[in-house]
Amino acid sequence: MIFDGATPEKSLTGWGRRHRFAGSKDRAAIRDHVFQALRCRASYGWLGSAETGRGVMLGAMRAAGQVDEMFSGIAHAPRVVEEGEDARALEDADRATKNDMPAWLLPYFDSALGDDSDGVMEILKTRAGVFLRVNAARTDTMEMIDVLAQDGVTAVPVADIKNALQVTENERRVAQSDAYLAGLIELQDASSQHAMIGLGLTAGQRVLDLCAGGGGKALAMAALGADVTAHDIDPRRMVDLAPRAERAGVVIETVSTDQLSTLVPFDVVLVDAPCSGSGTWRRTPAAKWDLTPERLLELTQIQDDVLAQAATLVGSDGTLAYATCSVFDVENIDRIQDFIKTQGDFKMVSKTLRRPCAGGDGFFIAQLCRTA
Ligand SMILES: C[S@@+](CC[C@H](N)C(=O)[O-])C[C@H]1O[C@@H](n2cnc3c(N)ncnc32)[C@H](O)[C@@H]1O
Repeated sequence: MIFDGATPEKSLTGWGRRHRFAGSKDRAAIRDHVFQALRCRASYGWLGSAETGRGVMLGAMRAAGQVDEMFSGIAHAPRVVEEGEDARALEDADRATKNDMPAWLLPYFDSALGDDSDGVMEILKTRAGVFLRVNAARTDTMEMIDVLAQDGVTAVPVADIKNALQVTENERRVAQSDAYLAGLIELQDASSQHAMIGLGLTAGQRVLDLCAGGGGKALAMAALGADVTAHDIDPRRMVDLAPRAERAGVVIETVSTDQLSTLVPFDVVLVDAPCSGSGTWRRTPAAKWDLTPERLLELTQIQDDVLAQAATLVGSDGTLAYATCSVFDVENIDRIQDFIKTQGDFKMVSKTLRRPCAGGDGFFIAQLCRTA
């Protein structure tokens, strides 16, 4: 089903409903298998002789050295390996298959990451870490480690990011923990937290989060003391923002597109642009197989449009920050260069690309100001 285009989340929820005997631990284990199979769909398919559900799972078991044990044909186990399903070595596969990436995307990784390209794609085959942002206005990061431990969650500080914790045990318990329900922590990737701190916001600065979505960045900026206004072209995406802000003890006004012109100028406008999400494909592995050249082009056009809109909303001494969770130049530096060429009166003052790694997702952010 998923290989035919059904979304993994919906398919897994549907499976859980149809198989009530499966408890929460079984469902979580199945989810992990499905997501790992999606991350490694091509290489597992190669190892299992076919890019089908059976072939990919056979390849997964071959990679884990558990074929005889799992493909035993006994009771509910899959039937034994048949003719035509012989093992083959991954060394004999092409580069795209080895890297579990659609072949057309390889040049995008190569041009952005050079010699690190294969290493980054290798990382995208693994599970991402879980990170928390501690609400520093209401609690202390070290104290939060003890509070989470009482709910069975183990977390450790993140070296270069103030108020960030990485969950090292029982991440599934976070969303039910007292600390989470009381708004003392938020789930937020380390790279996003790093980028928001890097904006250097000062208390009371008027900030517009132009593409606010669920409000992760808006909440982080409000926690840093900024006076945040949130907007999204699709207001339904912001429905969780008010309860999340209330839980965190901050005020974030959400506004419609029509209201924006009455609120200008802002000191800072953040464009957290819709993108391919290539830096986060560990978390959403189906997305790398679903992306098409046409959709990537469409995204770059949306990115140009949002940047142009943002330029009309930022004050003359203000900062325009452009961010994506993609590593591709075509969604990052190329967009900034085209914007500067078209607008004429902006210059880039900084840019940072964090690559997907053990310490967080891939994330790009550039800050611009006006030249005159
Ligand atoms: C990357 S997501 C935002 C994630 C969010 N900032 C967060 O931290 O959770 C991009 C958002 O941009 C919104 N969007 C797309 N086109 C837009 C436009 N032209 N103007 C404003 N928002 C737009 C989408 O609806 C989506 O919610």
